[in-house]
Amino acid sequence: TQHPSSSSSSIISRFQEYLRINTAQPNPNYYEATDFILSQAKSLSLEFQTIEFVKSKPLILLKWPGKNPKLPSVLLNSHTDVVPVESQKWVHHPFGAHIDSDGNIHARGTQDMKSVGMQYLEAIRKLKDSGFEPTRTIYLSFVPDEEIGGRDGAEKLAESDVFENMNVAFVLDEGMPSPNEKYRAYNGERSPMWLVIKATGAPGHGAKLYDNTAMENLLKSIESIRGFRASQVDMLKAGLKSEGEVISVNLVYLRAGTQTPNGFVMNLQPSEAEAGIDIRVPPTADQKSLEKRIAEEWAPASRNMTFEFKLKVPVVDRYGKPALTVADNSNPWWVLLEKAVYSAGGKLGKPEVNIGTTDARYFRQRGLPAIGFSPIANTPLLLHDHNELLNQREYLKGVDTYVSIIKAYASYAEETETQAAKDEL
Ligand code: MET
Ligand SMILES: [Zn+2]
Ligand SMILES: [Zn+2]
Repeated sequence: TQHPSSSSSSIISRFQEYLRINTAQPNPNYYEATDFILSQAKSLSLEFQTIEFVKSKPLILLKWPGKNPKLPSVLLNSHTDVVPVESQKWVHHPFGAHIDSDGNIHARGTQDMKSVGMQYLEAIRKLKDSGFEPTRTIYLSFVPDEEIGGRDGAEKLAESDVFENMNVAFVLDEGMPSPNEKYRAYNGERSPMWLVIKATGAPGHGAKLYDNTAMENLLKSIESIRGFRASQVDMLKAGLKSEGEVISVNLVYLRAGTQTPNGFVMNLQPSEAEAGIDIRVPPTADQKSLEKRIAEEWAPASRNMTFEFKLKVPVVDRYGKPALTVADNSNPWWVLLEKAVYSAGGKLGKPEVNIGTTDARYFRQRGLPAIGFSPIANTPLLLHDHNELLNQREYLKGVDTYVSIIKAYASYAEETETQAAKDEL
């Protein structure tokens, strides 16, 4: 038997192997992914366990024990699922991991986020090869279901006794690719509020003009919502705020009408009409006042409207503070990250608020510091898009960036302030 090597070609082959496992929602092949990750863990002599907080949704937890087990640990998180694909719209098969003549690896998950999960492991392989031994324990979690909300994955882990016993001081999770040479890092993210508003009204003849129809009631809301959306777009376009600092409001579906096997009825005004809206709220936004606006302007009972949230994540953590990780010189984890990226020859941008949502929120909710970071620079943003890709050189550079980061984190021997604050509670 051959010892798995850290040659560039082996590193790329292992990445391709992970990419070829179809873990697309809504039917991710979690067990195949689990077998693969466990085989990697065994070849690295890491401690491992698989936990099914929810049946058929395995979560893999790996441990690289530190020499000083009393020191709080660092958790490197990644999710194993990916978003669905429209195969026929891809140039190369989305689960083929084809490498083109420019060295671009084509597959769903190359950016979001099988790259990151594998790069953690490859970095550990390189560190082990070099004889490095961690002072502080490093955990790796490979979690299911991030793309559908993470309730059966990262949230279960964050709330578990297993997690409590891991004594985690800091979490690293996914970020976003950067189109330029500077990596991006996220110290917070916008909270999703997935809103469904429903209008009812008097049905009637399609030729009759009368008040209080379901359609009119819903359209008045939509006018109001679009006005609010425009105010946010204006701030963005004027350069007053960044994308992570405004509230995004996007209509994602509309449903109304009376359907028959022959199509919609054309001369009947429906008694019900409904809209779905994806809202994302920055950590410092006034979520209460937005909820008030929804109840009073977007779905007022006085206009025969009701509303419900399919998902509503609070912008504050369990202590009532905005769920933002301090990302300046007062947070040693941030300082270590900056230094490690630079010493690996990379550049790091200013901390930002992620416009999307990641599992990091479940750890920030607990009051833990968490940074979103994917070592992907000089790459077009193709996450959730057709033809998602990552260049193999960029991927290999990312592995070396994690070598630097993990080495710094695993060597860091101070008790952190966060830990001290936690002990006081
Ligand atoms: N990461 C995905 C998104 O930002 C799913 C998160 S679940 C709210 O849309
Ligand atoms: Zn992701
Ligand atoms: Zn995603």
